[in-house]
Amino acid sequence: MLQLKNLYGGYGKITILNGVEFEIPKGTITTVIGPNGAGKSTVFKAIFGLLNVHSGQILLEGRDVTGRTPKQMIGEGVTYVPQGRNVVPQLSVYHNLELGGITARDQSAVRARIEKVMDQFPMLREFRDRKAIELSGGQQKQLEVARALLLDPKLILIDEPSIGLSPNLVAEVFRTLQALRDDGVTILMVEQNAKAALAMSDFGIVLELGQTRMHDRADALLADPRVGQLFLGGHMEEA
Ligand SMILES: Nc1ncnc2c1ncn2[C@@H]1O[C@H](COP(=O)(O)OP(=O)(O)OP(=O)(O)O)[C@@H](O)[C@H]1O
Repeated sequence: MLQLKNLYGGYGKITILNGVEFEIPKGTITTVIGPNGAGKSTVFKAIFGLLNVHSGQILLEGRDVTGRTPKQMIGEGVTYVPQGRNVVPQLSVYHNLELGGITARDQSAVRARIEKVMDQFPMLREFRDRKAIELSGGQQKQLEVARALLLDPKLILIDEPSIGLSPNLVAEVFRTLQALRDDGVTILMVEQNAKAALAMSDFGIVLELGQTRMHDRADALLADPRVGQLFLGGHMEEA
């Protein structure tokens, strides 16, 4: 689905990505882990066209999409759920969903799609007229994921969905992502909550200093002592 080839990029003159390389297959969940400042969020911004790529390539289903704008990436079937709370707190759940489809030309198709995502997330139908701020943290994250589905993406980039959530809400959000994967959507996720995230993923990538240090099946990474070291805040070289 997605391939990064020797990707370099950063902010202004500062280079953060130093040759990132990985491939993720269709219909799978891949989690990117790594220490603070490793460049995890920066990789996502690069893929979604929010960052200047200095060199290297981003291929989506084999097509070169390097340097596309976010709008073009949405057109390519990619959506991005950034870190933090991104719902509009004072608007209703339904209105927040409508915002997810605001760029679509065919608004009747958007309304049909809202009905479909409310079937996928019955909680959203139940609370459709409530203000988003009145939902729990996990429910708000589900609303963000549902909103990201309104343009029928093939690939979702989701940055730290578990941040600030209690363990049971994290489990709920992860189950939502697994259900989407089972429907054929490809998910690339960044997580600080590395153990729980790898446990629900198919593949894992360890990023350090803007480079891919490891890339394997998630269960193999979970069993790797070097990854255990990383969870404790060490560097891969020391492990
Ligand atoms: N807008 C920006 N302008 C300049 N430098 C930035 C910007 N955003 C991030 N950086 C720098 O890029 C580096 C990588 O940041 P990034 O957010 O990608 O790391 P991360 O691996 O996602 O970290 P964390 O786990 O702490 O979220 C850091 O050194 C950070 O200070």
